[in-house]
Amino acid sequence: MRAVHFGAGNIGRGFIGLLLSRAGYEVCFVDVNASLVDLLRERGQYTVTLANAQADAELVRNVTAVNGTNLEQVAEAIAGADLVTTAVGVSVLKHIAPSIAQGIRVRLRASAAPLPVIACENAIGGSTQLKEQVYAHLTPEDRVLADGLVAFPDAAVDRIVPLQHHEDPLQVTVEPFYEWVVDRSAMPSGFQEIAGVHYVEKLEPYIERKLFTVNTGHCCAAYHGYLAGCSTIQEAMSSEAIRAEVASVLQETGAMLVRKFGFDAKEHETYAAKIMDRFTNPYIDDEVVRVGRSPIRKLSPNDRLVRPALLAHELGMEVPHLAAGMAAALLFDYPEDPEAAAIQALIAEHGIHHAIETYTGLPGEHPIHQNVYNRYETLKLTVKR
Ligand SMILES: NC(=O)C1=CN([C@@H]2O[C@H](COP(=O)(O)OP(=O)(O)OC[C@H]3O[C@@H](n4cnc5c(N)ncnc54)[C@H](O)[C@@H]3O)[C@@H](O)[C@H]2O)C=CC1
Ligand SMILES: O=P(O)(O)OC[C@H]1O[C@](O)(CO)[C@@H](O)[C@@H]1O
Repeated sequence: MRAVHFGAGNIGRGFIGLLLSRAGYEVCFVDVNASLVDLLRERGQYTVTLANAQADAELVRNVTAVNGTNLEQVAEAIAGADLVTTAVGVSVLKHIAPSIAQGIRVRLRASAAPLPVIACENAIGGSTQLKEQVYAHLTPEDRVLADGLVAFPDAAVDRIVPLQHHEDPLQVTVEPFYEWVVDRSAMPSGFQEIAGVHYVEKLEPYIERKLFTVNTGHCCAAYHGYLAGCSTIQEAMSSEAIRAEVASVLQETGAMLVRKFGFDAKEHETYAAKIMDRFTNPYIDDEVVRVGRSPIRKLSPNDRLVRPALLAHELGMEVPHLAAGMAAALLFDYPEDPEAAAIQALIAEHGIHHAIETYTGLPGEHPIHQNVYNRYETLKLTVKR
């Protein structure tokens, strides 16, 4: 079995590539980082180390790579694949869509076998978004053919993989926990299930629970940690005030999730507590600027801060801590992150109300907008850098 995986980065190598290889796939990574591609081709294997006391290691074999700029080779790989996956970042999906479309065009004429394409990104409906972008590059005739053969099941992926600092550029250290959930209802019939993947009939509760607990809590720890002068999530979580703030955020999203999906409140509490422990894993040094990266994406209406706040608001719940998380994101003045720099430039030019409205979509008269503004003004006075 052959899989083509876009993005040989932290999640690509440390999670998706590892699971696919374990499940018996030959994994062909597609990446635009030429040195990474050359090394993967040359060695055909790499090591994944667990962030635990024993530093358990596993050799991932049977891998190769092609450069994403070589459209012909990418198309050829897709034409012969049983599965396509991605972990490039949701904003990069539009850049890989043309080559996936070209691969699908070749494949539609070469094989009648069904092809699942699964985006493993931190987003609601990642594969659905990818499908729209890929279909924009197909003719109406090819779209009809693709409707019959190519499926885009949405997925939720959960494993913390920090930035890597190893002598060996292919080695990747990952937290022990992982969960890959895929919408079975969108998988092509007869597809052989991938070992290690949890298939569900309805993905929404899983993706929202994961995004609004792991990712909401994590980015709040990152933004508050950054403002307090911390460099890692572990350092931020060792501050009682930040830990309490993150726990309060998770109480707000948890109350909403329990109401919306009917989760058992006690079980959800256990789920959230486990996530708090994952944030404090002492064998990981996870930089706050990685976890807080791309604040415009994270502040967008369908992402981890605004969406759970709006869902809670619709249910009549107050969200002061989510509002504080949004305010902290707006204060994430990290010049090396282009989105953070753009936020600061917009605030400087047009003011904070304009920025809240632009990035969160919350109009000035919305109570959450007012709450974010109030928190922003208070938090601004506490910034330690
Ligand atoms: N790191 C983590 O703990 C987790 C990350 N994710 C999600 O996984 C995705 C990837 O994240 P990371 O692995 O952390 O990022 P990363 O930056 O380590 O990896 C992304 C890879 O994509 C490659 N890439 C960029 N543009 C490309 C293109 N046009 N064609 C092919 N490859 C391209 C990059 O060269 C890089 O190797 C993101 O959506 C992220 O939200 C999800 C769960 C956990
Ligand atoms: O990858 P993103 O969406 O920028 O956000 C980083 C998040 O992804 C994770 O790496 C894993 O879900 C978390 O560590 C963090 O919450």
